[in-house]
Amino acid sequence: MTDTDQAVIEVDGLRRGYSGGFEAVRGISFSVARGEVFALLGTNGAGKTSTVELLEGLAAPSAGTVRVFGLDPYRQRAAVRPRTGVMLQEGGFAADLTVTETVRMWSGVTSGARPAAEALALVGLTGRASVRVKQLSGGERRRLDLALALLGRPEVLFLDEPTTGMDPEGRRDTWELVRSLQAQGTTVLLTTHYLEEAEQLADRLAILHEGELVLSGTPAEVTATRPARIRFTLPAGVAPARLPLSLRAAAQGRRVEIRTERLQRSLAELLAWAEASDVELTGLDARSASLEEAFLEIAQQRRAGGLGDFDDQMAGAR
Ligand SMILES: Nc1ncnc2c1ncn2[C@@H]1O[C@H](COP(=O)(O)OP(=O)(O)OP(=O)(O)O)[C@@H](O)[C@H]1O
Repeated sequence: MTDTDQAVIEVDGLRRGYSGGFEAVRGISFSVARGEVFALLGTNGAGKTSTVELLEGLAAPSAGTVRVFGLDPYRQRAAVRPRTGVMLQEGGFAADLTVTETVRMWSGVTSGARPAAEALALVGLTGRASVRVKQLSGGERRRLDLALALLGRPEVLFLDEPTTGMDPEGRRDTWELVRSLQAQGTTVLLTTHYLEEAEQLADRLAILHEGELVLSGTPAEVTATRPARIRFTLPAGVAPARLPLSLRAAAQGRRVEIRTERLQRSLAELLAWAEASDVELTGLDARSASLEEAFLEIAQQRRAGGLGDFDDQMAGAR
């Protein structure tokens, strides 16, 4: 194993039950290599935060193991915590402190902290340094949360829904920041409800559903499990039945949609047929499945209890 392949986070058969008997995390396993950005996705209540809290050492698992840098983040918290940065879903700030005062307060308990001005510049809060926390917008609070998570120059960064409440510009800035941290060697584990965020940032991702890991892989591996789509409209007088047999698909009037596992081949066949038949395809649109389509399909099929084929397809990608 090279240094970059080294698993910095290792999760094996992890379970978390809450008092009252509810089990929020039901035996999940995954690992994150040094320098990787890994995204945990899932519907509300899927168990993302419950999992991240175990990785952060805020609670002990009820079964299974978590290792961060090869250490137990709960029992060996004093060794693990200084090397990690944590951005929780709800940062507990003192409302009357200014932004700079908040950062300085945290610097006092962070070893090797960056200067406050540097941390604020990283997250684009320099202009708000003397504003009181209670006057910040929701998105600005998230930026402040992120600044605090970055204070100790962490090797591993846990980001729980980092861009929730941010405007599109704030989100793009945060993505840029995550990319530049990664370029400097930081390992990032994030949860998000924004599939575009996972698509943009994650080297690999895992989808949780009701406490179980339904699938994991690179964004391309995950979307490759769903069929691509070709859409177009046939000219008046050309019936969909004239399409080559292999391309016949759902048609509504002259509007045709073909779903295919082999986009390049189907498209080539379609274009060759159109050329040979002198048919003009209007509104031609061909694209691979998006992560959003894959995700929604998983959530819906799981709810309907019919994910057998999908599980089979993904067995190799896990
Ligand atoms: N302290 C607790 N006691 C009992 N059940 C809890 C507790 N905390 C969370 N849960 C339950 O565990 C499940 C998983 O919650 P968790 O917050 O981990 O999900 P999540 O994937 O982060 O959801 P979201 O996307 O809504 O943030 C939910 O059903 C939740 O109600």
